[in-house]
Amino acid sequence: MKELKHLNKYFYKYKWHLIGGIFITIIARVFALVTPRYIGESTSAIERWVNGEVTSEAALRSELMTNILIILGATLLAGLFTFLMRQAIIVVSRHIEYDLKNEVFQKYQELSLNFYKKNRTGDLMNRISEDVSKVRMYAGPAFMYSIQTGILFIVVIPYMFLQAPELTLYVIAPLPILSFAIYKLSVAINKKSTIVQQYLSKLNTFTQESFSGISVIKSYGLEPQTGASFVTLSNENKEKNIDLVKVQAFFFPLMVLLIGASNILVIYIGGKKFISGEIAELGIIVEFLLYVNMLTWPVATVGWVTSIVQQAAASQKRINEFLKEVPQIQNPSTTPEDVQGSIAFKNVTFTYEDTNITALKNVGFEVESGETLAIIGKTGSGKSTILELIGRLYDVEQGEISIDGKDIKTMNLKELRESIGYVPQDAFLFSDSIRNNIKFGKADATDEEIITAAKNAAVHRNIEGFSKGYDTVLGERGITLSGGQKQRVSIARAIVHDPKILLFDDSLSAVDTETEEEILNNLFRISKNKTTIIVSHRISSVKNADKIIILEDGQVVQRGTHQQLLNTEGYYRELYLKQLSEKEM
Ligand SMILES: Nc1ncnc2c1ncn2[C@@H]1O[C@H](COP(=O)(O)OP(=O)(O)OP(=O)(O)O)[C@@H](O)[C@H]1O
Repeated sequence: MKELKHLNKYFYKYKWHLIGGIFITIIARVFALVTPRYIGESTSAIERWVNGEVTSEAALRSELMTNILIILGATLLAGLFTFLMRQAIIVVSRHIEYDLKNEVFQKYQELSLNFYKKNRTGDLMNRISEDVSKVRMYAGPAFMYSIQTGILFIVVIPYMFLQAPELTLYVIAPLPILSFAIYKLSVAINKKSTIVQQYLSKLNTFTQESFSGISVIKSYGLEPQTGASFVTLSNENKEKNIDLVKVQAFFFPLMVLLIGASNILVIYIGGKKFISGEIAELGIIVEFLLYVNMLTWPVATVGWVTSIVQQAAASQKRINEFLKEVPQIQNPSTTPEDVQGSIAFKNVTFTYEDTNITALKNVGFEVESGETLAIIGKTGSGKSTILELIGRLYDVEQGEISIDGKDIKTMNLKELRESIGYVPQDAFLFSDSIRNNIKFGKADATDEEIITAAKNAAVHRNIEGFSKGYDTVLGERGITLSGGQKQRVSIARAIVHDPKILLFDDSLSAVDTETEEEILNNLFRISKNKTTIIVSHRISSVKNADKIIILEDGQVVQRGTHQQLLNTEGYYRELYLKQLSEKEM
């Protein structure tokens, strides 16, 4: 339960709304109490008329009319205040839900890449949606019904005791049973709902994957197998839903049964007391019947609320686990950095925590500001790792990476990353327009800057070829770009950012050699005062670099310029000759 303390800061934030809500709830309950009282009195008035105690029909009519108007007025006011109560308390719970979602999302963004490795996307999504919704149930409905029930008990039960103490005891005796039964039932319902949710998310993941991989399914003719798997999953889902419905079906019958039992008790005990003269007026029995009905739902909600609170505590515990996570990569400074861009690796060794693969072993090199370094090597040799370490997506384990002679671990992280334009191996584009995808590199980029960047990335002509040009929407509901087009839009994004350091991770692999040449020439022109690191498998991409290093199994095995490396026996020369012969073929 202590997990829910996390929400206290939000309750404090919205304290005035909540205090107002409690106050309104009291008023709403007080008005709701008027109805049983006046119905009871009206019954007694009719009883007096029937017994001949009152003989004036006009007096009876006027009394009943007055009572009806009072009941009508009080009911309307009770309705109005109940509406305001919901407005106050439920609206606060929506604000808390919004704040909590933002808090969690903010945390997600702060956390380092290793956190995303350790946790599955589904889990991250669930905590920010499902779990936050369950916590909202505690901050909203559970809070509201608890106050409502509390107030009703404080006001109604003493009043009932005053009217007929013994009858009150008999009438409220079954209520704790009702509350306990509803609690047990709610726990069972929640358990079953969680299972239904799990099966539903399995089904959703399967469906989503089938849509994403539809081209593979179709080209391999896998429709029958996929269809059969779907039927199995959806069958399981149906079974779990039926299980849930069976338990849910008990809810209202149980309520009706217990309300009925309480009503019978009022009529039986009340009737006996009326006959024996302990209760003077029939109206009291009618009034009690109404109170019992009025109390039953709030009493049932005690059980319901208890199970909601338990669920919310479990959900908040899961949320807190993430909120307490400390980002592995810390920002040590907030002072502005004047990054010039010279980069040095000194004896850098790095092992990926999750796989325990040592991707870099004792790597050392230097690139001066404005220079171009090319990294070449077999797949899995550690090239991408070098680029990721420069932007501190991970921290080195041994050795040091410095920029302008300063250990990057001591630099302002935000400014370090802002000084880098990184084009990852898998160009990732958002489901948005091409313009906005490029603008992601610079939020306030003008159209002219965007077009220049696209021209330098040799993708402007392609974009103009689309009927909506730069407004063409990409992704699920938009068009799909070719691999090469994606890479070039991604390059344009890095260029428009105009950083001091440009990192290209095999970013030209999907473009033809002619376009590659065009882009490299443009890059050469615009990156005169920038440090550029190009990772590639192609000699054509790296031959003009100031320095080239060859990686093998995480180690630098050769280094030099294109000419120097050609004159040395080794991987570079072999690759050159191989690619040359392929070109000539
Ligand atoms: N995020 C990661 N988590 C765990 N291990 C990783 C991760 N990324 C890479 N590795 C491992 O580290 C080693 C180096 O990978 P890296 O991606 O740096 O190689 P690369 O030279 O860029 O390969 P490629 O040319 O195929 O892109 C590989 O053995 C790889 O399996």
